[in-house]
Formats: sequence, structure tokens, C-alpha cells
Amino acid sequence: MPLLTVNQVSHHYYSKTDYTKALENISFTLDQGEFISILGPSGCGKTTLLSIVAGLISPTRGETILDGDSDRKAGNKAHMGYMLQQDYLFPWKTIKENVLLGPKINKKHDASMDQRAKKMLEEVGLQDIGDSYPDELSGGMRQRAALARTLITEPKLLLLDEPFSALDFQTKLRLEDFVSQLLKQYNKAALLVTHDISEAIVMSDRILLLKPRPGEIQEIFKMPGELRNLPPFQARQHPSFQEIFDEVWKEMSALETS
Ligand SMILES: Nc1ncnc2c1ncn2[C@@H]1O[C@H](COP(=O)(O)OP(=O)(O)OP(=O)(O)O)[C@@H](O)[C@H]1O
Repeated sequence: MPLLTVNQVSHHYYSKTDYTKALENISFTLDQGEFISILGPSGCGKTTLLSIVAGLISPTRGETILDGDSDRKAGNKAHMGYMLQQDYLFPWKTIKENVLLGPKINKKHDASMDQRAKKMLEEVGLQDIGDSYPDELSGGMRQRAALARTLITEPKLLLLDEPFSALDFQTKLRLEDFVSQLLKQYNKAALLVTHDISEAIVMSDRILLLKPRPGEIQEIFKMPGELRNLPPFQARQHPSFQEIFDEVWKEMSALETS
């Protein structure tokens, strides 16, 4: 059984005088450990789709099922972790306190969680700065702290909404490698929204290209094994990378000009 099933999802936004078909008949599945990117021109419904999977909005039609559970209001939201463009770390809390926020909110904070926070900080290479405050960290370090805060709750699915887009290019490349390696190590599934074709290629098992008005799946690109077996930075240097980039670029450009 897939971890996530998106089944014939449509979403329309209504105003007093008009309505927008944001998504139309979207279906796909995501397996444990799989990484899917949602790519497409502005306004094709990427954020709407992520919000529906997150259970933040109910689709006009269709359903999403996470781990066999289609009740989006109940506890299954707790099975998801988020990494967003902004890290949303609380500036008045230390990095360790920020990492422990989820367990505290879920009332699962005990001595074992302190140990787990220590381990998570080690995993993201921030073991020496648990007592520092977010303002004392670089953008990349802050995003790594945000990742530790997400992973400590042991989410089944990670929803990544342009998590690298506010970072400088070198930091973004380093973080792509870092996140990719950590997700593989923990066998986590992830859904990434991005505008960046190259990022989608090097991070994903599959890319869902959406077309706008209405937002429909235009094409699903499956990434070849030779790229998936490489860390993202090395995948960018592989001969297959340019071939796939050209193919996706051509399709996406056609959507942007149509
Ligand atoms: N709350 C809303 N009310 C009305 N229309 C909306 C609302 N949110 C989004 N839309 C419309 O739905 C469509 C899809 O929007 P969405 O933000 O999901 O696209 P997107 O692909 O994430 O865009 P971008 O890449 O620019 O962030 C767009 O036409 C948008 O104008």
C-alpha cells in the first residue's frame, strides 16, 4: 500500500462573482522513502495541492489518504513534518528548545526526548550550538535546525515548500545534499514544491509537472537510477542531468507561453 494516495483531487476557489479551477482531477501515489517534486508555472496549483495533502484545506472533490487514513482533521496531521522557505524558529528560544518544540506541544517531552534532541542536533551537525539562539546562526544552519525540529517528531511524510529558495546558491547546494542524505538514511517520503527544475531533477525519484488553468498533471518524469544513486551535487555533473533538464525545460516553457 502506498504511503500517500492522492485520488482524483479537484479544487475550485469561489468568490462572489467568479471561481478558479485551481486543480482538476489530480491522482498519484507516493511510497515510503520516495521523493516527489511538484513543478510547474506560477498559478498551476502547487501550493494548493500541498495544502490539501497537509489537510489545511479540503478539496472540492476527491480525497488524500495517508497511511490508510483519509480523515484529514484527526491525528494524521501529526504524521507530517514541514520545511518551509522561512524557518520559523522562535528567536527567544535556544536551538535545542526550538528542536524540542514539537514534543512539548504534543506533550511527549520527557528525558528520552532530550536525548533524541541531542541526537538530531548531531545528525544536522549542530551539536555544539544547541544553546545558541537562532539570530546567532547562518541561514543554512537555521534551516538545518528547522530540519532537526521536523525530524524529531518522526513524521511519516515531509512536506517541503521551497525550503532552499531563500538561501544563497552555495548554501542551497550544500543543503540539498544534506537533506537528501538524511531522508535516505531515515527512509522518509517527501513532497517538494519548487520552481527550480534542476533542484527537482537532483532531489526526486519522480517529478510531477503541472499545467495551469486548470491545474492538471501535464507529465510525470521518472528520474533514472544513475541520478538517484548520486548525491544532488554530483547528479548535477552527470551527463543525464542536462538531457533531462532540456526535456523538462522544453515542456515547462511550452506551458508558460501557451
Ligand atoms: N485563496 C484563494 N482564493 C482564490 N483563488 C486562489 C486562492 N489561492 C490560490 N488561488 C488561485 O488558484 C490558482 C492556483 O494557486 P496556487 O497558489 O496553488 O498556485 P502555485 O502554483 O502555488 O503558484 P506560485 O508558483 O505562484 O506560488 C491560481 O490561479 C491562484 O490565483
